[in-house]
Order: sequence, then structure tokens, then C-alpha cells
Amino acid sequence: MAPMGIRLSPLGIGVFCLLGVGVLYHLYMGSLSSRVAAFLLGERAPAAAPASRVDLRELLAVSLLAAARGGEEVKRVRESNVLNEKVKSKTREGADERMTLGDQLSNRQMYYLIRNAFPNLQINTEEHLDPDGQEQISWDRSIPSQISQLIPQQQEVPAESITIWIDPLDATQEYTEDLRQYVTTMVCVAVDGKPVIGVIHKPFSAYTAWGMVNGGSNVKARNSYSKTPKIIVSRSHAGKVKEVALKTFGNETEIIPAGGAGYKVLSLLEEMVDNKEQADVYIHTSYIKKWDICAGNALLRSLGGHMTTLRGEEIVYTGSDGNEGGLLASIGTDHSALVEKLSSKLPDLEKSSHK
Ligand SMILES: Nc1ncnc2c1ncn2[C@@H]1O[C@H](COP(=O)(O)O)[C@@H](OP(=O)(O)O)[C@H]1O
Ligand SMILES: [Mg+2]
Repeated sequence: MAPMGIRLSPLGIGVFCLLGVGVLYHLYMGSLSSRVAAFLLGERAPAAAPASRVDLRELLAVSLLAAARGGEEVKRVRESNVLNEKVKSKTREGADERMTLGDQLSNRQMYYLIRNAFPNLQINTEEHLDPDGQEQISWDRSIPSQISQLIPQQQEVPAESITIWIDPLDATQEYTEDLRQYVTTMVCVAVDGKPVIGVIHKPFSAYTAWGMVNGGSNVKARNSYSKTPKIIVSRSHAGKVKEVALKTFGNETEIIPAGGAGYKVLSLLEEMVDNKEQADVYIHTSYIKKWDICAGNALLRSLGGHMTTLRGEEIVYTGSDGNEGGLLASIGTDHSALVEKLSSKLPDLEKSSHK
């Protein structure tokens, strides 16, 4: 049997084409009108975007770069000898809080590098940012092989759980005195208030220590720590720390005064470039800001160490800038035994300071 075919006259073809155009027009207007209706009714986009997540390895990589970039400014300004030193405020104890061009320029580099890479994250930084001084610096999103080899898997956390703390120049007082070995730039990443990534960079020796809790570190604790601890303390904001240390550990205790919270944390670790002093415990008794201590806290935690208030409470890195309860940092030592020892002396010391 011959196959059956449909034959259309030229008029039939014309009618068929018109029908096709009509169908297409109807479909298009339908989707357009539903969009117009959604707009008029103020409806939102149909599917909610998934909550944004951030890979902690990326944050570590950008923190390393920020600390190094800030450090270049710190070094350049110091070498120029034009520090434009100012007193920005007073501490509670009445000491001058200094700020220099090195603090400001480093702050700008570090802040905008991280902010431009992660615009949605909460960033707390020590120095004031001038809105006219925005930097267009960007990060190429590459993760150094040293990090990706040590931490091969993504470590994603929700963006809203993150708080970043930047100290663009730790040991400003010593920087003005040209005591370069104490100076660091620091970045810390806290997740739900817990310090998780710590970067401490020494601009004058091009040295960086970093650690990520449950990730890794490029530094190590020492093999052993003395039972009669050498205690490292502030040289320019000492408060009553020497009295506390001697009362707690005995009059023979060796006390090492040094600048910078970053430097003092590094002195608890294995010997490294330019950190001549080695200590067993770091104690600070007065108020201190979270950008000064967060990176050291994260670095110590990543290596199994501790940084707490003098009474052993964990320091929470969200909310206010200040830490009120003093500081006790140790590694390779029974931290809770140190807390116990200190806590037994604190009431007497508090009484004597109110007399
Ligand atoms: N009582 C206090 N009040 C305010 N800041 C303090 C402080 N004690 C220490 N700091 C800050 O903590 C950092 C380390 O202090 P120190 O070198 O005395 O150990 C320094 O930060 P910056 O240099 O970033 O300002 C210092 O200003
Ligand atoms: Mg500072």
C-alpha cells in the first residue's frame, strides 16, 4: 500500500504558520504577565538562595596575605623614619595609646584585602577606617600549596558564624621606640566566637606563624616546659602582673618583660627567627582588646595549648572589643593547674589593689 501523505495548499501553510506564531505569543505573554504580577504584588524570587558558606582554607590564605601586606607597610614606614606618631586615647590605667602612620596604612591594606575578598563577613579592626581611603586591592583566591597539602578537604562554615579580628600593628609602643623584634601584624578568624585561625607575622624578619584548629600549623610547641615557669609579661602595660606572678609562683620566678601580645605567644613555641626569649607562661592582668589576643589564642589552640582569662574562662571573640578578665596562656603545661594556682591568689591581690 502506498504511504499516506498530507498535502497542504499554500493557503494551508499560511494558516499553519499563523497558528504557530499565535501559540508562541501566548506563551511569552503568559510568562511576562506572571512576572509583572509578581512585581506588582511584591513577591520575592521563588527559590531562597542557600545560606552562604565560606571555606576556612580560603580565609587562612587571605589572612596570610593580609598580614604580609600590612607588614610591608609597617616596615616601609619604620624605615622611612616618618612615623607621624599620635596619642589616639588613654588606656584605663592612664597610659597613652599611640598610633602611627604604620598602624594606619597597614590597617587599610589588611582590612580592604579581606573585605574585598569576603564582603559579607564581620571584620573588627583596631584602627579607624577613613571611607575616602578605600583600597582596590584584590586577592586571586589561590590557596598556597603549603595549606592545601596540609588541609586537603574544604572546611566550610556558615558566613554568619564568622568574626575576623585584625591587629595591623601589635606593639605600637615598641615600634615607636624602634624595638623591631616585638612588632607583628595579626589576623584571627573566630567561628561562633571560638578562635579558629591565627596568623602572626613578623614584618622585620619576614616570618609568619599560622595555625588552624583541626587543620594544622607551620609551627610547633617545644618538647618540654619548665615546672618552675618563666613568665613573659608586658613591658609597657604591666599593671600588677609582676606582683601576681611572684605571689603565685614564688619570688624566685623569672619574669621576662616583652612587647606585643603576638611576640609573647610566639615565645611559648619552639625557637624561631628573631624571637630570642623563650617563656613557659604568658600572663596579662589588665584590660586588653580582642584583636591583640585572638590570633595568639587560635594559634595556641591549634597546637593543643590554651589561652583563657586568669580564672580559666574561655574568651569569646564576638560582641564587644574588650577582654576584661586578664590573660593566661600556656602550652605543654597543665593549664587548669595554673588556673587553680592563680585563682587561689587572686582574691588577696584584688583586695590589696583596692586598699
Ligand atoms: N591595659 C591595656 N589597655 C589597652 N590596651 C592594652 C592594655 N594592655 C595591653 N594593651 C594592648 O595590647 C597589646 C600588647 O600589649 P603589650 O605590648 O603591653 O603586651 C598592645 O596593642 P597595640 O600595640 O596593638 O596597641 C597594647 O596596646
Ligand atoms: Mg595594634
